[in-house]
Amino acid sequence: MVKIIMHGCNGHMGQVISSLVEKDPNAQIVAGIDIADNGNNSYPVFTDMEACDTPADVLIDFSSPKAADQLMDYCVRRSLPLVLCTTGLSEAQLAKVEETSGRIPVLRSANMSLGINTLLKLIQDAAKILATAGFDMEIVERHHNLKLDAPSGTALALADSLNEAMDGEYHYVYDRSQRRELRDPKEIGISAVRGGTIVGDHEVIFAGPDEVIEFKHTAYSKAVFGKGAVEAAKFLASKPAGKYDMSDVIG
Ligand SMILES: NC(=O)C1=CN([C@@H]2O[C@H](COP(=O)(O)OP(=O)(O)OC[C@H]3O[C@@H](n4cnc5c(N)ncnc54)[C@H](OP(=O)(O)O)[C@@H]3O)[C@@H](O)[C@H]2O)C=CC1
Ligand SMILES: O=C(O)C1=N[C@H](C(=O)O)C[C@H](O)C1
Repeated sequence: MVKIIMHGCNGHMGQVISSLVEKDPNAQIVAGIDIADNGNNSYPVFTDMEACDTPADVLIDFSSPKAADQLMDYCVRRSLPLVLCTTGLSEAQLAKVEETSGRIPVLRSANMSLGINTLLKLIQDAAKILATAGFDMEIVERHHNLKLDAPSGTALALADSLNEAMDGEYHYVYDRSQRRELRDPKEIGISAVRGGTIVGDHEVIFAGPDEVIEFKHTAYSKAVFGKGAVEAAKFLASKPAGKYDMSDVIG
């Protein structure tokens, strides 16, 4: 039985994970941490992270970048493996993730779904053939109107995957509104759409002369992220310090 602390327990993803774990005989949420205790959870909720000393095997985080620094220090202090799912971290915070993973196991992934983690691999083969042949690469993401960060963490991960396949030769362009110049062949354009209740769509577009290839992932429910996060927590609970991602879980 894996004992989980849920950080951001009152949020959309915190609630998805609470429902999934309730039906899982091999996992249990032993405590939650959030800004407020709305009294809706079946486990104790701490509004002060430092006050939460409940014994646990792993912490899952779906909250806010504002909490990330304190959260990493807390997990190190408690030697608690960390499944870090919050997106929109700063460069300094990403550097802190590296440093933290030298001391405890940290699994960071901008997208916990099987589909996106498969796509991250597939597009590398496509890029090697198509970008080498001169195709332009663009990413379009669409999310609900409550999303705070843009572009999505997944869009950035997809761009990083393309760029890695192309030996890091590309740079990212997020906004062309002030530009009056031709598209640089070595750019990856990333565009964000926000509206309604869209769970999360990502398109990777390879546009060449007279032909276009598109890869598209659509999440129809936040459960795809929740399931991946619970699997990641079970995986990470017994691992040594180090940096992990969903490819370690999915294989
Ligand atoms: N890796 C992945 O697969 C996925 C990642 N995400 C990411 O996870 C994060 C959360 O998403 P989601 O659940 O939809 O967001 P929500 O806003 O619904 O939930 C976030 C929760 O964290 C709380 N919170 C905010 N700031 C703090 C803080 N400083 N300390 C503790 N708790 C805090 C919020 O409280 P309050 O409402 O009072 O602000 C809220 O209860 C986002 O960064 C999102 O991009 C989302 C889906 C999938
Ligand atoms: O905020 C969300 O909702 C999501 N965020 C993640 C991201 O920024 O990529 C993953 C998913 O697309 C949903």
